[in-house]
Amino acid sequence: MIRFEDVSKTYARGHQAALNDVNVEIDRGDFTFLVGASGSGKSTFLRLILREELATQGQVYVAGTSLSTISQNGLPRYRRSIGIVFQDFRLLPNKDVFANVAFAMQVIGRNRATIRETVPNVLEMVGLEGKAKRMPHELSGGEQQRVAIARAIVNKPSILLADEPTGNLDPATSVGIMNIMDRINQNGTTVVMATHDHEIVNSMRRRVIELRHGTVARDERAGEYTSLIPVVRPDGSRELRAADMKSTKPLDSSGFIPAFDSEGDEL
Ligand SMILES: Nc1ncnc2c1ncn2[C@@H]1O[C@H](COP(=O)(O)OP(=O)(O)OP(=O)(O)O)[C@@H](O)[C@H]1O
Repeated sequence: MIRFEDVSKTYARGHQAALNDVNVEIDRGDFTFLVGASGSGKSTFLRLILREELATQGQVYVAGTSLSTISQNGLPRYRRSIGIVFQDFRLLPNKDVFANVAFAMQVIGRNRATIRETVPNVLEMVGLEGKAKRMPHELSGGEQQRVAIARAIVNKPSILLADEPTGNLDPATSVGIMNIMDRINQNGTTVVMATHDHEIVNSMRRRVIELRHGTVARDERAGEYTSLIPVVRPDGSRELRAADMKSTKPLDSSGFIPAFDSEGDEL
């Protein structure tokens, strides 16, 4: 569904690459978390999929099409196949909930009857039934994010991108948002979500791609926020420990021996 082939992205000549030789394939229907320190390239990864930016080197393919071949005229049509949700919601402040969602349908020319029928269904799906007439400032952060999600999916995109969608929300509200994202994914939408939220990544156990300085440092099915590496206990048995243990001395005070060599390969 989404394929990065030898992709590098440098924003300005002489600057360090934001992405550096990334090769990744995301299948249709996958739910993928993008994790990594601030500045590691997560938003850049999403912007390339949205074709807000072009790769400096390599190719990004979405549904078999190289994004570098899409003309300016073809861009709006391409972007219709993608929904996007941001940390800061980005609702239209002077429009009510219904109008915020309806707007996404109006701009692609859907007729009023279809809009009147579709918007209430999508609002119900995100748990906002009865709130159609509220203005954004009359909603909680979690409710505003639900509106943003409704707007992102109302045109049935095949891909949903989310850049820190729970970044402004408390843990309980975040769980509600993730339940919605999960349901959207179960209905067949491919989801790629950049996040710093340990708890969500660890509780959902989906694919985790970790970026470090613009390169893919880890790519795990059913992964955790922090990578786990094998260590050998003093009795010879093995267990998995968080990656910050990688700096563990050959025999540290806890008596654990790292089960990898100096190159980081498992022994
Ligand atoms: N428009 C831009 N112009 C120049 N450099 C940029 C631009 N956008 C991002 N960068 C640089 O590219 C690198 C990757 O940034 P990016 O926003 O992709 O990281 P991120 O992992 O999403 O970070 P965060 O978690 O803080 O959102 C950083 O060094 C950043 O300074």
